[in-house]
Amino acid sequence: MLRIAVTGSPGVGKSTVVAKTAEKLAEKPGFKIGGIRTAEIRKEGHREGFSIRDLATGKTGILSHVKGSGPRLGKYHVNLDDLERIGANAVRNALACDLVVIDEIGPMELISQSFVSAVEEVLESDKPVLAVLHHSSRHPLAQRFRKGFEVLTVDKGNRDELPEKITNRFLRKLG
Ligand SMILES: Nc1ncnc2c1ncn2[C@@H]1O[C@H](COP(=O)(O)OP(=O)(O)OP(=O)(O)O)[C@@H](O)[C@H]1O
Repeated sequence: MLRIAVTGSPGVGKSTVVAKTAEKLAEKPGFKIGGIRTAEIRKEGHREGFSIRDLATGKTGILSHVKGSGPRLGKYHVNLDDLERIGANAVRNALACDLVVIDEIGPMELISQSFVSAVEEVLESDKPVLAVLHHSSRHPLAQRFRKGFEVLTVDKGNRDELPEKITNRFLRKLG
């Protein structure tokens, strides 16, 4: 069972590697990708928060925002409603897909016990996983990712070639 986690410095291109890999794998007929993707919400050049998207359905919500009422992490309030309604659900439903993509396992996602349980279910399954691992997380779940996964560090020298390399690894494994 192939499980790959990409890590690396902030902004180096981890999400891009995962997104390009998922795009390439999605070209394979019948290949279903589930899981989540997070992205910045920017307004007038400033980051106001993060969105969260279900990769299988396209459903998108707000993971965190400077304006909000949920638990605070730095200047952002984590939106537990969308994290659970969209995020945890997407991860659970990904159990029916060929590949589970989790971008990313970071401190915001780890605030929700429901999200953590969904990820644990995936870890206990036999599903292939491609994840982005926040470089600094000391949460036990993040530790499990370091143990059970092949961890690849993205840098400027390898970020252009990694998507193809990772795609080929999954294709070889999944036939
Ligand atoms: N291979 C690449 N070549 C040129 N620019 C890139 C490449 N990969 C990513 N970038 C640019 O770098 C920026 C950060 O990319 P990305 O969001 O993938 O990084 P990240 O490591 O996931 O960031 P974070 O640490 O915030 O999660 C983006 O603006 C993206 O367009």
